[in-house]
Amino acid sequence: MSRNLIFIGMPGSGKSTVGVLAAKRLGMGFVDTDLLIQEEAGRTLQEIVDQDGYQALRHIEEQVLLKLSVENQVISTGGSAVYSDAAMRHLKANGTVVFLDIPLDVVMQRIGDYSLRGISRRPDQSLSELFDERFALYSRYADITVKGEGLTQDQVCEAIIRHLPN
Ligand SMILES: Nc1ncnc2c1ncn2[C@@H]1O[C@H](COP(=O)(O)OP(=O)(O)O)[C@@H](O)[C@H]1O
Ligand SMILES: O=C(O)C1=C[C@@H](OP(=O)(O)O)[C@@H](O)[C@H](O)C1
Ligand SMILES: [Mg+2]
Repeated sequence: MSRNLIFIGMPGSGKSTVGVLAAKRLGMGFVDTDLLIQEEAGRTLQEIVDQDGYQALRHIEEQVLLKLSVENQVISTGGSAVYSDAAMRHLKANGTVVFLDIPLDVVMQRIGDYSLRGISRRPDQSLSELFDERFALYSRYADITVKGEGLTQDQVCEAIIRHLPN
């Protein structure tokens, strides 16, 4: 079975855009699980969060990830995928997990007004608190960590490929 390459990290870290670049370079397919969630729910991520709350988004995300059964794909997850231990163990069973690690100030620059981005967080939780909580989870599940600060998308893609096991 050909293994997948699974991207995790904060919103803005480049999972979706670099995921496509990596899939092309490596001759693999590409799946963005955010799009699968939207198809499953028949709504945008922002609508799910606005109408049903952040926990509903995490629940649908977990269901979608647990159902995913693919091989030889780059899988770009949403930033909140790591809240489900069951989903992460399922993905890790047939894949290498790559953490795209960028610092908080770069997250802020890239995502702009995060209240418009459907981010799954407790309403009272600041972006900085969310970053710290998530950093621990991303680190826990990562097989490979690539630091993206100061790198272009192509350079991040190169760095990922360099870190891959042969
Ligand atoms: N290395 C990079 N340098 C500059 N901008 C980047 C880089 N990686 C991603 N971006 C930009 O950040 C934004 C979020 O990227 P995206 O791939 O959607 O991240 P994610 O899927 O992790 O949320 C996009 O506008 C994208 O062009
Ligand atoms: O980090 C998050 O809470 C989220 C990140 C988004 O994906 P990206 O990380 O691809 O932006 C998307 O899954 C949803 O809006 C929730
Ligand atoms: Mg994305």
